Amino acid sequence: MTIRVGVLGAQGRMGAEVCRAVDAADGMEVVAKVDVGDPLSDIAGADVVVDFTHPDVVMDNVRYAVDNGIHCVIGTSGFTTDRIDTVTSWLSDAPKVGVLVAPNFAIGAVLSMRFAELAAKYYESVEIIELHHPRKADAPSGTAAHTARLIGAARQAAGLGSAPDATTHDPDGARGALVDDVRVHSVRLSGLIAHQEVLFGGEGETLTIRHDSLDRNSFMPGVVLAVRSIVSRPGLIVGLDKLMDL
Ligand SMILES: NC(=O)C1=CN([C@@H]2O[C@H](COP(=O)(O)OP(=O)(O)OC[C@H]3O[C@@H](n4cnc5c(N)ncnc54)[C@H](OP(=O)(O)O)[C@@H]3O)[C@@H](O)[C@H]2O)C=CC1
Ligand SMILES: O=C(O)C1=N[C@H](C(=O)O)C[C@H](O)C1
Repeated sequence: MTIRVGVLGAQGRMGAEVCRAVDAADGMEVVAKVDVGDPLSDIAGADVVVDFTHPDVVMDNVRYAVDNGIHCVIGTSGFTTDRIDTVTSWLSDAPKVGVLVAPNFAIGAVLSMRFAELAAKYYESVEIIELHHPRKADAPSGTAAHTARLIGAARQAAGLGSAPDATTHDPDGARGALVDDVRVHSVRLSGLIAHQEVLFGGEGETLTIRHDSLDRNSFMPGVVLAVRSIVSRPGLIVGLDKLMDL
């Protein structure tokens, strides 16, 4: 059976790439391309929607899809814990529907988040630097927020307190944002696509875990895997790692 895919944000940087990747993949085809101004009902004939739109609109899109029995693959950033809880509650009324939310679909990014989670309990200091193209709407990136959450949970489980930091005067916010007690610094620079460094520091050593997406095609194998998988995985999945043999 061919999986019918609706793409939300189809004219965007990611959406356009997704349309190409889905049409090139075996066993799936794009049946709807929806962008600003198009009615959401255009996705009515789809088995799966793939959403790469904007944090301000993605929840309405997911709601519509879940209410209409359409599985969702969500790449759009901005998925806080509250949003995850909200989607979970919607799914309790739609037990056959699957929703996958992935902060990052690039294989190396998924691996680097796992590596950071593993390393977290061994180092007293940790900071995240995420670097993106300047047309990105949100900061910090969804990937950085998710990485911070994983690190924060691992540090807490290991009984680690806050990282050492003598700063008492920072009127301009130079020390970055605190996400789950982890400092996150957001760089926006022409020429970049999507990059992240997680820096760990301990006694006489540092460890840097870096990932670079040099082209948006780096996200496509993950998106195609998610579309293929979600049709037989009801419920909510957070993170592409759950579909990989990690
Ligand atoms: N999980 C992952 O691996 C990745 C996630 N992302 C995330 O995906 C999202 C999109 O990124 P990107 O493609 O670079 O952004 P773009 O701005 O290039 O694309 C978003 C598209 O969605 C459109 N759009 C806005 N609102 C709606 C709506 N209500 N219905 C349908 N379409 C809409 C926009 O139109 P308009 O421009 O007119 O507003 C635009 O065409 C971001 O949140 C980004 O962080 C990006 C890369 C990888
Ligand atoms: O906007 C982007 O480009 C990206 N957004 C996602 C994020 O916020 O983490 C994933 C990737 O970093 C690219």
